[in-house]
Amino acid sequence: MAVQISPSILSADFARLADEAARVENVADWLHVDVMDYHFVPNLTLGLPVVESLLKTTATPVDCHLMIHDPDRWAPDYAEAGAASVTIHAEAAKAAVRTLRAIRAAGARAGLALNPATAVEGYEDLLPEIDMMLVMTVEPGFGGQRFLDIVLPKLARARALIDKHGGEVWLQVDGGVSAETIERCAEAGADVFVAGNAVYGADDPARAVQELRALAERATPPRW
Ligand SMILES: O=C(CO)[C@H](O)[C@H](O)COP(=O)(O)O
Repeated sequence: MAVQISPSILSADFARLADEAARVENVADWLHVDVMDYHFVPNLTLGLPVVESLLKTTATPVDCHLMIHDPDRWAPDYAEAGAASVTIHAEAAKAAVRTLRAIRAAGARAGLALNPATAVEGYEDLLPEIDMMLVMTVEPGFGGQRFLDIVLPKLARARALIDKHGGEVWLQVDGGVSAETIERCAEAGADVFVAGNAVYGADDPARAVQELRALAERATPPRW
C-alpha cells in the first residue's frame, strides 16, 4: 500500500476552510476533518453542515474522524453527504457493527478509531467490517499535542493483526505526526498519516505534505 497523507484541518484557519483545503489539493491524498462535539472530547469543532459545504469546495477526498458521543446516530449522515471515509470511535459506538455497515452501505470507507489506552486485541473480530483502523497517538481533542510514543507497540500489533487478517485494511495514525515522528509510525506499520500542525503550521503546507510523504516512504518496510 502506498503511503497516504491526510492533512488535518483542525490546525487550519476555520474562517477560510475552502482556501485552506485548496492549499493541499493535488498534493494530499485526503483532507482529514475532525468532528468534535464537546461530549466525547473536551473540544468543539464543526458538524455536518460545515462538512457538506466543504465537500462542495474541494476535490480532495474527505476523511471524517468523528470524535462524538453518538456516532451510531450521525456517522451514516456523513457518508451520505459524500465523505469518502468516515471513522467512528470504538469507545463511543454502542452498535459498531451496524454503524460500520451503514457507512459502507452509504458508499464510504468505514474506519474504527482507538484511543491511546484502548487495546487493539479487543477489536480483531471487527476487521472484516472496516476499511481502516485509526490508532490515536494523542488523547483525542486537540491538535498540536506531543506524540505518545508508548502507543507505537500497539501500532505494530495492529499491523500484525491486519496482516494476519489478510484483508485490505489501512492503518492510520493521528496525533503529533511530524517530520520527527512519522518515520517511527511508518516503521511500526502505519500507511495513512494524519498531520495537523506539521502541515498547516508550516509556511508551505503543500511542501510539508511532500516532505512527510518522502520521510514515510523511506521508512516504510520493504514488504509493501
Ligand atoms: O484527531 C485529532 C486530535 O484529536 C487531530 O487530527 C490531530 O491531533 C492532528 O493534529 P496534530 O497533527 O497537530 O497533532
